[in-house]
Amino acid sequence: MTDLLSLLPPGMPSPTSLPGIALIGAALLVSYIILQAIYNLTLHPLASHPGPFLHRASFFPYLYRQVTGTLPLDMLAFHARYGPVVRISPDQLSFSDPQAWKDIYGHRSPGQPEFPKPYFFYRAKNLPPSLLSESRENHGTLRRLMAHGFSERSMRAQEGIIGGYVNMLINGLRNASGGFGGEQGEGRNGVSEKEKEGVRVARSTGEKEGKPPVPVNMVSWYNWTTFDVISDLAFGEPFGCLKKAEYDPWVDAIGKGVRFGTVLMAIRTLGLEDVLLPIIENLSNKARRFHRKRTMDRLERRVNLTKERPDFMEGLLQKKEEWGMDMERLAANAGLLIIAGSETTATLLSGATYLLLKHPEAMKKLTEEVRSTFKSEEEITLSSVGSLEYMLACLNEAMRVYPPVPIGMPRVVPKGGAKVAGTFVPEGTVVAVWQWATNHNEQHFVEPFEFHPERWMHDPQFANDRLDAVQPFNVGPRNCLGRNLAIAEMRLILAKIVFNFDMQLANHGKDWLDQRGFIVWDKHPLPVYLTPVERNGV
Ligand code: HEM
Repeated sequence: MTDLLSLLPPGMPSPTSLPGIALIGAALLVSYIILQAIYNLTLHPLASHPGPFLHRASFFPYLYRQVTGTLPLDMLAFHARYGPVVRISPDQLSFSDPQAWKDIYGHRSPGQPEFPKPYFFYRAKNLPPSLLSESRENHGTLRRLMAHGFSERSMRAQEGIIGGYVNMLINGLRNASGGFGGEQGEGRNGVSEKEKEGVRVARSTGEKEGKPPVPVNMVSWYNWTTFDVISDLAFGEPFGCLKKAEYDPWVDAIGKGVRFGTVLMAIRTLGLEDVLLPIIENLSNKARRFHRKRTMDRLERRVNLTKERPDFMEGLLQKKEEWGMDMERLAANAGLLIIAGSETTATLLSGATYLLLKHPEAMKKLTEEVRSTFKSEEEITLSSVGSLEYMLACLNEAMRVYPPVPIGMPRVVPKGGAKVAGTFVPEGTVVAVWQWATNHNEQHFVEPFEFHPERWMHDPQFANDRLDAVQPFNVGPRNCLGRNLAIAEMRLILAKIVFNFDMQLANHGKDWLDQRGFIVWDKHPLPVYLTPVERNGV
C-alpha cells in the first residue's frame, strides 16, 4: 500500500485525507455517469430509438426541463425534429400519433394486460393510495363505488349545490368589478399581494381609456368557485373562498403542491426518495400537520352526517366497512377529488376566457348563442346549457390550445413488450402521449396555434384535422371520472358569465398563454374588465 501511494504524482492529496476521499468520490461519480451514458446509448433496450442526445444518455437534462416547467413545450420541438416516436429520457418514449392514445391507455381485449402506472409518478411511499394511484387489481371496484357520485342521476341532484355557487360567483363579480374602489376593491377583486402590481398597471390603463375602474382577476374567481363546488361535493362544506373572496390556505397549499409535485417526481426518478423525503417532511412539518388536521376535521363532519347526500362521498361511505375504507383512505380520495376536480376546471375556464377575449369574432358568436338561447338567468342550468353547441366547440378548442394537463400521463409497457402506434416497444419502457405537444403538432391540425372553435363544428376548412388527437380527459379505464361533470360545470359557469357581463382584457399586450407547464400550468393573473349587461332597465 505504502509502495502504491508513492506512485501518486506529487501534489495529489493522500487518499486517506478528506480532500483525497472527496476526489475519489467525485471520480467514481463521474465514472458512473459516463458508464451509465455509454450503457444508455449502446446496450439499453431503447438504444436504437432516436431522441435528443443528452436525454438519451442521462436523466439530468430531462429532469431539469421538468422541474423548470419547460418540458411539455419542448416536446413539440423534439417531435418536429425526430418524428412521431422520441426517446425523451433513457427509459421513456413519447408518442405523437393519435393512435397511441388507444394503444397506451385504451381498454384491452380479454387476456391483454393494461399498461400499469409507474410508481415514480403516482405513488408516495408514505401515503395510502387514492383512485388515481390504486393498483390495477383494486382500481375497477373502487372506481365503480366512486362512479355513483358522477352518474346522471347524481349530477341532476347536485344541480342545486353547483348552481348556488355559480350564483355566488356572478354576484361576487358584480360587486368586485364595479361596486368597490381603492383598497377595499383590491381586497375584493381576487388580487393577491403577488398580483397587485400587474393589476395596478392594468387599472391605470383602463382608467385612461374610460373603462370600468376595477379589473377582476378571473383566475382567482374561477379557482374560488371550482374549489368551493368540489369541496362541498367531497366534504359536504365549501372552503368559503367565494364568500370571503380570498384563497383558503388549503387551496393555496394545493397550488404550491402541484408545482412541488414535479420536484418530488424528479427525486423519485433518481431513487433519492428515502434520503431526501424525510428531510423535506421535517422542514414542512408544521404546514403538513395544519393541512392534515383540517382535512380530517372536515372528513369527520361529513362522515358523521346522518342524512344521505347526493355527493361524491356517499357511494364510498355506504361501502366503507365492506371495503375496509379507513379515514386515511377516505381522506386520500377526498383530497384527490378536490385536486383533480377544481384546479383543472378553473384552469380551462381561465384559458377559455382569455382565448375568447383575444378572438372577438368567436366571443361575438358565443354571446349571441347564449343570449338568444336564454331569456332569463333562471333558465340557465346545468342541464339546459347542454344545448349550447358553439359553447362546447369553444371549450373543446380551448382544451386543445391550452390543455389543463399539458404533460404526458406515463404508463409502463408490460411483460413481453407491446406495439404502440405500429412501433414495438420493449417491456419496462415508460410511454406517454404529451398533450400540449400533440395538440400543437402541425401534422394533426391546420394552424395549430390558432384558436378556431369551427374545427369542432364540421367546418370543411378543418376537415383533415385529427380531432381524435385531443384527449384532455385521457381515454380508457383510467380516464377522468369527472369528465361529464367538468364539461357541464364549465358550460354553466361560462354561460352565466357571458349572459351577465361584457368582458374586455385589462392588459392586452402580454401573451397570457406564455406559461410554464408542470402537472398543470403555473397560471398568471388574468385581469378582465366586466361590464354588467343591462336588461329591462336593470
Ligand atoms: C377540465 C377539467 C378536467 C380535466 C382536463 C381532467 C383531466 C384528467 C386526466 C387527464 C385524468 C387522467 C389522469 C391519469 O391518467 O393519470 C383525470 C383523472 C381523474 N379525474 Fe379529471 N379532469 C378534469 C376534471 C375533473 C373533475 C371535475 C373531477 C371530479 C370532481 C375529476 C376527477 C378525476 C378523477 C377521480 C380521476 C382519476 C380516475 C381514475 O384513475 O380512475 N376530474 N382527469
